[in-house]
Amino acid sequence: MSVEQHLSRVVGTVRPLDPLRVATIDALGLVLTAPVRSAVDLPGFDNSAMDGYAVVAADLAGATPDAPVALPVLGDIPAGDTERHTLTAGSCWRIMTGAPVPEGADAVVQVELTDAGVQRVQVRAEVAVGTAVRRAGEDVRKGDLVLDAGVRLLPHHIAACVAAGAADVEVRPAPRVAVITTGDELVPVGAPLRHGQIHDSNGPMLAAAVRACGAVVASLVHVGDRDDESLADVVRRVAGDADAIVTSGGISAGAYEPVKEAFASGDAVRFDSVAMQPGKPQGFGLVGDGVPLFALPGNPVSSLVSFETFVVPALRCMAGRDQARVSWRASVTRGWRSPAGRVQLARVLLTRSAGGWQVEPSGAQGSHILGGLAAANAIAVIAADVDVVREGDEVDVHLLPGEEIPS
Ligand SMILES: Nc1nc2c(c(=O)[nH]1)N[C@H]1C(S)=C(S)[C@@H](COP(=O)(O)OP(=O)(O)OC[C@H]3O[C@@H](n4cnc5c(N)ncnc54)[C@H](O)[C@@H]3O)O[C@H]1N2
Ligand code: MOO
Repeated sequence: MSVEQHLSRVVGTVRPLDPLRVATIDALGLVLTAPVRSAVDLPGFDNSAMDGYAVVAADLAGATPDAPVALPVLGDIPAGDTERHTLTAGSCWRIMTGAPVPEGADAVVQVELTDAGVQRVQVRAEVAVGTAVRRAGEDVRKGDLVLDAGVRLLPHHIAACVAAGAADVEVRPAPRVAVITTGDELVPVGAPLRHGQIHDSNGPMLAAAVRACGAVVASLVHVGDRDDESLADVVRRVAGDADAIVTSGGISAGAYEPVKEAFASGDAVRFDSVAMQPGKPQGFGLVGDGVPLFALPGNPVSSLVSFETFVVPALRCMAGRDQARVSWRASVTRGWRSPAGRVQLARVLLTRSAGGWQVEPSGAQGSHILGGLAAANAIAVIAADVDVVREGDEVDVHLLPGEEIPS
């Protein structure tokens, strides 16, 4: 099976999650499923754009530094003052930025153009009608569309929603993902290692990968062969509050393959050999009430590459996000070998130089080479019919989950 065939089976099976209303402050990164209309005018009232004095502009006609106009100050209007004040011609109010402009005032003269008087103020300049007044509704009118369905909410969108009075919004929720690692050799980090044991690095790695793509870790569990609760029971249990399940390990050709064995009898989860390196063994199907289960290979590099190739597109689909992945053409500065007949997803270091984008392998390409994985920031996709990547070749690259564009 090709990478494209397996991927299209995955994205053809998963569905966008049902919309949910969530508090706007919790909606970062989520996609709106309904438009947001403003419940209020923005600004909600005429207010001052400057610290200064609310005036009738005509009262300042002819004011200059040499011939200032003096006005009595009726009082202060700070921001947050909820009284309705009135200005009578020939006087003024001292006013602060964001405070409501009093009835009858048609301009604000900023404090720098005055002697900053408290009882009485000397104004050294004329102002035009409307100066430094932010008009009610000039930004958004009550009922106006603020954001349309489909927008993915970022901090600036959240500001607009909240200002418009939307305490909650209708969105596709962040997918909840249960991560299950298998293998009797695994012990949690921090625990001493006996001969033959290793730290369970896939659990924390996959949990981090889930978070890096905006999804939520619903649970993170390790299941050993001798545990009281069987893998099938754990899957059933975690499926109850997960939108997807990701397992690691136990799916190849050995005598102890707990994930494969747990699903061998039914046809819910299918195990395939995908023509890619790393990531050849893959399992995928629906369990419980239709929760997609991704059975990823246990080799750490294989696990991460499989996650980013198949799970990320599925989680994006569930979250209502498009599938676009930014990729670059980069020039190879040091060549490497690629397995014939399988698409290679090579771990590379992508850099930018005056000559453009460049890549080199970040280390050996074995599926257990975590040091080389940690030194990589990108994946180069090498076609199945290529067995040697040579210096000077142009290759397609994309960033690893959460990586930023190199400067
Ligand atoms: N006879 C064959 N053997 C293998 C084949 C094959 O086709 N025929 N395929 C190889 C390939 S390719 C891969 S990839 C692996 C996949 O194996 P599993 O998915 O069954 O994974 P495990 O055997 O459980 O583990 C493989 C490897 O990864 C280490 N591992 C597992 N889980 C973790 C974890 N949570 N944290 C860190 N490291 C982990 C595990 O110790 C093994 O070294 O199979 C090949 N074999
Ligand atoms: O296909 Mo395995 O994922 O190469 O090591």
